[in-house]
Amino acid sequence: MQSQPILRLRNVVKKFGSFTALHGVDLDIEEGEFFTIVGPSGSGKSTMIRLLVGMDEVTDGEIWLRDNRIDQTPANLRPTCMVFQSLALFPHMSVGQNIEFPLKLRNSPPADRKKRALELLDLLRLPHSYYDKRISQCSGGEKQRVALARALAFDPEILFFDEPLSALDYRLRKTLEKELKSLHSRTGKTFVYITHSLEEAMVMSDRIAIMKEGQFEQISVADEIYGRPVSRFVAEFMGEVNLFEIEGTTTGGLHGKGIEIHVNGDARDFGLALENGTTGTLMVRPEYVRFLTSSATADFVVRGILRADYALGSRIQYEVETSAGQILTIEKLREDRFDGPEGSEVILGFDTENVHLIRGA
Ligand SMILES: Nc1ncnc2c1ncn2[C@@H]1O[C@H](COP(=O)(O)OP(=O)(O)OP(=O)(O)O)[C@@H](O)[C@H]1O
Repeated sequence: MQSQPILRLRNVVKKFGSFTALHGVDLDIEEGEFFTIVGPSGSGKSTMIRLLVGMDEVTDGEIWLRDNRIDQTPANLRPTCMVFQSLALFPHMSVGQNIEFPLKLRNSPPADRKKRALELLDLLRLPHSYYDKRISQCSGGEKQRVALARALAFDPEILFFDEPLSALDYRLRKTLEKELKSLHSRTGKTFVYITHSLEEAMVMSDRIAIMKEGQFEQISVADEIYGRPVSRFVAEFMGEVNLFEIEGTTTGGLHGKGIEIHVNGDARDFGLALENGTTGTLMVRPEYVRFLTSSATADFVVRGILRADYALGSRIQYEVETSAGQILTIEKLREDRFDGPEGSEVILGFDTENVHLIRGA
């Protein structure tokens, strides 16, 4: 990755009448990066991507592609390309004609066009025999690959993706996620991707931006967002999580309802300090919670009743109601499964290295 960003947004605002959809967004995307924007419905993802590709105009702020300001440049003059969810392929044309379409627009000679189309079929791992196949004869996954090949035929500076896999079934989506990741590394292009799906974002992206109400709540690598979310919103958005409201005590320790805290020494030694009387949210992901036998110890202990278990394939998920009435989620690999029946009294434990403190949330 190079140091100068390929794409820069400065204080980008988008209003629809009196409603503000984007509230002064700043963003740098690096050359060659796979950057994903995730957020709930209505958070502003599509609005953002429409501004980036030039389908809509900013109300205020600047968008830069390297050294060129592009926010006033019409979509057809921007050296970027978008892959739509709906694909927008020409159904009556062949696969080859679809892929060659951008090259035809540029008046490239027929032999060159065909050569490039066949290279792109190779890149997308489609057989050369598909060149003459009708789009209507292709499966959903094949159409998706043709759409990608056509997008790459534009040779864009950046490829934008607006939920391209959301209409596909689970297996195909999983396959294409991996193919997109591999395509990204083979082409070296900058990919900007939007999705509802956290899993999709985690599998493919170099960095993820979490969007909430027209602003970025956190932008970081997947591990950081998963393990060290800046807010309760990000913690809850990034998968199953257990959260405990806690507060700092006069002795530098921590106190919380329904949770026994046995952090040896000062909580400050573990980066868990809260000023006396201030509150925070202690987070532990379900895979880090252990079922304890009565003699075992842990830095944090919670007592409760096993309410339910669900088989998730390789893992089992448990729901435990704590003495404070909170429902916790625990996940164990099958070989580490807890064997008691529903209604069993259980003791749960987890340790300082697996918790994260969200301050002021
Ligand atoms: N043309 C428009 N006129 C008025 N309001 C709009 C317009 N386009 C979007 N909005 C509003 O802006 C907000 C952001 O919409 P946007 O489509 O960007 O969200 P999103 O995160 O892409 O949602 P989804 O995941 O459901 O596609 C929403 O509240 C939406 O109602």
